[in-house]
Amino acid sequence: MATTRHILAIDQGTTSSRAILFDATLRVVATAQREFPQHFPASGWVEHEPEDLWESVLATCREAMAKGRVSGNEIAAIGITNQRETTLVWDRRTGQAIHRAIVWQDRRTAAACAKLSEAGHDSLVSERTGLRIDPYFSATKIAWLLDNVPGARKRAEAGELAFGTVDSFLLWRLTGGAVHATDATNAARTMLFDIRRGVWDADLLKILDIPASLLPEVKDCAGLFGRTAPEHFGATIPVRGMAGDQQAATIGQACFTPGMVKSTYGTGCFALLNTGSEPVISQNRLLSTIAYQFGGKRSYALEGSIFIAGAAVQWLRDGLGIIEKASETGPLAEAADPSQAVYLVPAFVGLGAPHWDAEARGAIFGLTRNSGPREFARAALESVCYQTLDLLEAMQADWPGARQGGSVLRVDGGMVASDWTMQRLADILGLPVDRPEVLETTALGAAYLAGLDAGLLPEPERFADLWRLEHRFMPGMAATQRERLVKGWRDSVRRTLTA
Ligand SMILES: Nc1ncnc2c1ncn2[C@@H]1O[C@H](COP(=O)(O)OP(=O)(O)O)[C@@H](O)[C@H]1O
Ligand SMILES: O=P(O)(O)OC[C@H](O)CO
Repeated sequence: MATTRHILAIDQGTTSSRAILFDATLRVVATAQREFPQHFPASGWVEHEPEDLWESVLATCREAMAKGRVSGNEIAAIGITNQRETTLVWDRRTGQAIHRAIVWQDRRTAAACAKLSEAGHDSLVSERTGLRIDPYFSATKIAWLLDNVPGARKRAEAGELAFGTVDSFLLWRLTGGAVHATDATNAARTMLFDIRRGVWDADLLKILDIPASLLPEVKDCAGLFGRTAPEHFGATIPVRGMAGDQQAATIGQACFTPGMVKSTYGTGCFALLNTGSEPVISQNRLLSTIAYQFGGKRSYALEGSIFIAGAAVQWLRDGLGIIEKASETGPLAEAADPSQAVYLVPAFVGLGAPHWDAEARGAIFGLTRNSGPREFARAALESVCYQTLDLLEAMQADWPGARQGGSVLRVDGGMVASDWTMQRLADILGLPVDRPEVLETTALGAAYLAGLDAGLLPEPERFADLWRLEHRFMPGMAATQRERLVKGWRDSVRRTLTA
């Protein structure tokens, strides 16, 4: 007899799409993953082909269902989680995007952002959205599309076009164009959303000249978003959960208590500290954002966003060709010459928190005639550890609660497979680093949201009891060595910054 007690999580990330099928106890039944091409049409520009996003999602969902021998009518709910900020605009009639997706890493709107700052809008943006004016967020990407795709502005004003982050675009496609919605966490990343009142901000829309008719409806993270058109999975499945990937990871890591912090190491690295029911406006160049919204009630987080983490490992593989697989970096780093102080500042697309230097570009310091692939690998992995330290220090300076709850760091994402990196992270931070049993934390968070709304899973407090530790990495480095290494990193960053 068919049961409908499975949950399908869609995790649409920057470099790949994943579908993970869970049973009703959140045990993984089957997974599928597909990478898709990255497009770099100009220096600092990053684009995705919208059909690649859609087709890879559809294919991975079908593959996971086939592997798990689960049919559409055995799936109780779908949860969607996604790379955030990445911006799509599509035609409401055909569902076709008017341009490639402009990816969160894309810096093409740096000059537009500088103009907004010069016009004196910094404090308005920070007070309303919790963000800072930066090309990272969707707002200036939308404006760029309206100004640069022929006819787009006219069509937008006529109500013919829809904007969405990737979650919205997928929901539109999954529901056969029936639903144009997003959730509060994704909306919070657009630089157009008032995170206190939970509404699109009319003043910001006016400043950026973005018609409100483009925007999706904003919902809770757990709730009925819509139902899939039957042609996709042979059944109409309700979509009941949605959150940006870093917020989904925060949920999957069960960081529901103020003071708890998680850091996810994928293409970039994102640390989120739960600050409870009030947003904390950072004095140390962090972001304030919505962590989750249930029953119309928002919880907030301080976020540190690093643009390049695993992407530095990809650069070693695809750019320099010194490794074939990401997993080779740990053993190479282990064998690196301890007497060489080689630092990589991976500002390939500028630097994010806490520096926010859109014009900076990557640099390597401390090379000698003996430097080679081992030292490059160590420098790439260590750059992720140093950047995390910079974020956690900023969090502690911003919010006293960070010092109490933040005595341990929960980690997840593709890079945490590297034991060497996790040990180095604990050493550099001087903090224990906890790696959970389930590393697909992002998908787990999305599945939890969908399962919660479907009535299959318990309230957050009880879900938090199910979190399981796989390994705790304890700090072991001598303080003098740590201080020397951190000083070298800070000198390197100083020499890389443009202002
Ligand atoms: N063993 C490893 N050591 C170091 N880096 C790794 C390892 N395994 C994966 N990575 C890196 O992790 C990233 C993939 O993580 P993932 O969470 O899948 O990213 P995303 O969701 O951003 O696509 C890649 O950039 C890859 O280079
Ligand atoms: O695709 P990821 O996992 O690197 O996450 C991307 C972030 O959501 C960008 O803000």
